[in-house]
Amino acid sequence: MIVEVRDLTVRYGAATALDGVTLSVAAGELVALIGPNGAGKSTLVNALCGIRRPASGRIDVRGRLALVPEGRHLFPSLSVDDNLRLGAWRRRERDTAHIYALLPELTPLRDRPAGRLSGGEQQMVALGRALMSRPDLLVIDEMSLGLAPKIVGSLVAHLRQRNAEDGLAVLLIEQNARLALELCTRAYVLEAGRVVAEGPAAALAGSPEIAAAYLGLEA
Ligand SMILES: Nc1ncnc2c1ncn2[C@@H]1O[C@H](COP(=O)(O)OP(=O)(O)OP(=O)(O)O)[C@@H](O)[C@H]1O
Repeated sequence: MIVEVRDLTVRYGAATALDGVTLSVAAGELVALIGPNGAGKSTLVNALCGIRRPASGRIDVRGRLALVPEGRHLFPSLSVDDNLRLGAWRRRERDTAHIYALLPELTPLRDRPAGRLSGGEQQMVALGRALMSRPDLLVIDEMSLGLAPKIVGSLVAHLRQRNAEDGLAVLLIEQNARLALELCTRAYVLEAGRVVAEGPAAALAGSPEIAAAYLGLEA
């Protein structure tokens, strides 16, 4: 396992945001985490990244984890190339050439300020920045939010390719359950801080309750 979360409880004061959550991601696995607003998805991301301390439970991370955060958080006045470099400042990696090889769409944009790019282009930069640290696992928070289907399609194609060629594992946190269940092989459904369903993505997509709640289909 790259990430193993066991019985994780996170509180904000008296409010319990995560209540005994257990989940894992194995090497090379594509795992989705879906759930409505307020379910605790961002809290889980923050706990995984060490930003939020658990009240109880365990988080074991074996391997390198990189985050593609919700809202992208690029430096708007810095160039694409400088934003990429910030993805590996800890490793002092200066060479961005491998990212342009992986994401050729970024090549013509390399000297442009990130703030001048479209939302889709910015998301591609955020993906490239995360790949700079040569992670074993990408945690991707709300990648598709507000983006056109075409750009979401190319982001997904890149993730599939990295998974197939490099064994990159992904934990995809998505409001767009249809997208998440299509890309991933396994999924967890989080509601009100608890895992209420888990299993193969195809089985969850085929469940009438999940389809009704998350895919907009009749139960
Ligand atoms: N800083 C905070 N202080 C108090 N309560 C918080 C804080 N952040 C989140 N919460 C509460 O914790 C619960 C989980 O919130 P969280 O943001 O993790 O959910 P989410 O699934 O990521 O939702 P969204 O999709 O809207 O971001 C919610 O009830 C929320 O109101």
